[in-house]
Amino acid sequence: MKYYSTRGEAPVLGFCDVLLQGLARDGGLYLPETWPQLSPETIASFAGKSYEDVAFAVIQPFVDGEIADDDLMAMITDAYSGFRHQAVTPLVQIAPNQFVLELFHGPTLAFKDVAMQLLGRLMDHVLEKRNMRATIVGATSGDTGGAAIEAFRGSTRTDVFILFPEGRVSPVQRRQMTTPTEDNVHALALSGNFDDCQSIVKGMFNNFAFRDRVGLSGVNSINWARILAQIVYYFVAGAALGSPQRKVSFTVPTGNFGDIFAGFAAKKMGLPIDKLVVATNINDILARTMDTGRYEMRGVTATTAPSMDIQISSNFERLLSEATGRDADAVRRMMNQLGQSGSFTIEEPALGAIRSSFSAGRCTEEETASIIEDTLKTSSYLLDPHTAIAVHVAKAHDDGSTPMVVLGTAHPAKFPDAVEAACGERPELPPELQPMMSADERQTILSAEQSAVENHIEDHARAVRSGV
Ligand SMILES: Cc1ncc(COP(=O)(O)O)c(C=O)c1O
Ligand SMILES: N[C@@H](CCOP(=O)(O)O)C(=O)O
Repeated sequence: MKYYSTRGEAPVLGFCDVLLQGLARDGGLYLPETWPQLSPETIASFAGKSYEDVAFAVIQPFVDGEIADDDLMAMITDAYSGFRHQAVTPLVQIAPNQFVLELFHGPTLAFKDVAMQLLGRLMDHVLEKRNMRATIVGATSGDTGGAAIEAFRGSTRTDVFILFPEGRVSPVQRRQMTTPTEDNVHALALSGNFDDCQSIVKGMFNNFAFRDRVGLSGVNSINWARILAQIVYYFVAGAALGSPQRKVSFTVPTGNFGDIFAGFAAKKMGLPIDKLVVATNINDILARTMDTGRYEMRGVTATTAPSMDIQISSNFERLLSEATGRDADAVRRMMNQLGQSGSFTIEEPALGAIRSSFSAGRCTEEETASIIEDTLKTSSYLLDPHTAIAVHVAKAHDDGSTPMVVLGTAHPAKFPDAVEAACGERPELPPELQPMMSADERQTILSAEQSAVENHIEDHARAVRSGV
C-alpha cells in the first residue's frame, strides 16, 4: 500500500514513512492510493469479535507488512488494555432508534485516546527500528493535546510539544496537559485560538530547515495513522447493529473533520453507511459549506464545546481530494484561495459527490444545554456538550429508516461546568483522575508566533544535547 499527497507534489510513501511524516512536504495530507475492501462476510464476522481483532483486520491492509503482523497485533492489544470498558467502544441505546457509541473510556476521557494510544506505540516501534528520535508537535483545542501527552509521556525516543489556546480549554483538559511530570512532554499555552495553533504547527512543517533539524513529526489528524485507527469503531458499531445486512447512519460532532472522514473511509471500504451527518456548534463553517458549496471563514466564537471551536478544518482537504477524483491541481487551487482570501468555492461535480455522502446541521449554545437537560430527563443519560450537539443534529436527520449512531466523543466530566449549568448535575471524574485537579501545573506561555515556538523547541533540544 502506497500513500499519495492530496496536493500531488510530495513523494509517494509507504505506511511507516507516512506515520513519521505527519504533514506531506507539499503541505498536503496523505491518503491511501486504494481503499482496501472488506467483504460482507468479513464485516458480518466482526459482530462476534473483540475490538482488538476487528482493529487488526481493518488496520493491517493499510500497514501492508511494513510492521510484522505479530508486532502490530501486540501493539493493538496493549493500546486498548487500559480502557475502562471491556468492549473498548460500547454502544448505548438512548432512544428507540438512537445509539451513542461511547468513545471516551480511554485514559483522557475523549475519543482521541482510541487513536493516540495506538499511534504512540506505532511511532515508538518504528523509531526504535530505525534508531531515530522525533520531535512531535501538535495543536489542540483541548482533547488531542491531553491524549498525545498521555500516549507519549516517558517515551525515550520523542519530545512532545503541544500548542493550546490559553484560556480556551476546560480546566480538566488543561490539567491533562500541564500536570504530567515527564521531561519529554511540554504544554505550550499560546495567546490566540486553535486555528492559530494549528497554522503554526503547519508552518513548522513547511519550514524544511527547522523540520529536518529537529526531526519533526505530527500527531494531529493530519497524520494518516490517526484516521486509520478511528475507522475501526465504525465497523464495530455497524456490525453490532446488523451490518452488512442492515445500513447504519452516523452523526459526528465535527471540528477538524478527522473523525467523520474515518467514517467516510469505512464506507469506501464496504461498510453500508446510509447517512454521514456532520454536526457543528455555532462555529458552523462545515454546515454552511454543505449548504452553499462555499467554504468561508468568519472567525471563531468560544463555546461550551471548545474542542469544536475551529474554522480551518484540516481533513476537509482529504474529502476534497476524494470528491474531485484526486485532482491535486484543484485541491491546491482551493487551498491556495483559502490561504489568500479565507474562502473557496467547491464546483460541481465535487459538491454533488460530497452531498451524496454527507449532510450537516448546527446546534446553538441554548440547544446544546437543552438537549443535555432533556436527555438526562428522558433517558437518564448524561451527555457532554460535544456529544450533545450531535444528538441534537441527529434528531433532525433521523427518519427512522436506519439505526442512527451518534459518536460520543467525550466524557461529561471533562466539561463539568457546562454540564452542570445545563442540567444541574455535576459529573465526577473517575477516581484515578481526581489527583490531577490539585497537582502542580507546568506550562510555558508563548506568543502565537511560529518563530517563538520554533525557538522554544530548539532551545530545549540544545539544552538536552548539552545535558542541562
Ligand atoms: C470532544 C470532541 N468532539 C469532537 C471533536 C471534533 O472531532 P474532529 O476534529 O475529528 O472533527 C473533537 C476534536 O477534535 C473533540 O475533542
Ligand atoms: N478538537 C481537536 C482539534 C485537533 O484535532 P485533531 O483531531 O486534528 O488532532 C482537539 O481536541 O484538540
